[in-house]
Amino acid sequence: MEYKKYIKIVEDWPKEGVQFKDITPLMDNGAAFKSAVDEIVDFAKEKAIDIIVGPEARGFIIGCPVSYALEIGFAPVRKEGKLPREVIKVDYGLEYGKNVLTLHKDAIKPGQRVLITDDLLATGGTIEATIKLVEELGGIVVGCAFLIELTYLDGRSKLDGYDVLTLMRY
Ligand SMILES: O=P(O)(O)OC[C@H]1O[C@H](OP(=O)(O)OP(=O)(O)O)[C@H](O)[C@@H]1O
Ligand SMILES: Nc1ncnc2[nH]cnc12
Repeated sequence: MEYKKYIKIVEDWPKEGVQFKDITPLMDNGAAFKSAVDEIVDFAKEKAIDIIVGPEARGFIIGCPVSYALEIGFAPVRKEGKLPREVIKVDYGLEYGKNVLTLHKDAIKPGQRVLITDDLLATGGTIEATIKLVEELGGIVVGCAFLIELTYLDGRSKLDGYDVLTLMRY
């Protein structure tokens, strides 16, 4: 499917110089959203995945329907101060800021096969931080799936050796 017609580009948001890719029109369209989720489900099916991990907030939008379709669990990576029990943490940078991500210490069991989902790969800061959290708990990252890749920010360079699926590239 040609997904790009469902992505709205917003200039200079949330900061001057950023060309924001808004995925909400794709989410608004049931057929397009289902097709995108189905492509990620197909990618995941070959990998014997135990659990999906996705970073707040848009990683949840993509990861949860995939986990539902595969009948496996979903573990949320959240910004600092949101998860109620013991967490591990990592600092990271992204296209328009800096932050801390956290994951519950018992979210992943050692040896579990993990698919990480997010809406968009930009600088790769968020995915790099998410991979660190999963690997610190002994998880094996067997794939990373995104709707969109911003090739001009070269997030792929942080994903050497990982199996990466992206449905749209800008
Ligand atoms: O590759 P990077 O440079 O790290 O950028 C990509 C990340 O930025 C966005 O999330 P954001 O932190 O804006 O949070 P949100 O999903 O809560 O809007 C997007 O959903 C990715 O997670
Ligand atoms: N340009 C962009 N558009 C949408 N989400 C993003 N996250 C990081 N950079 C982004």
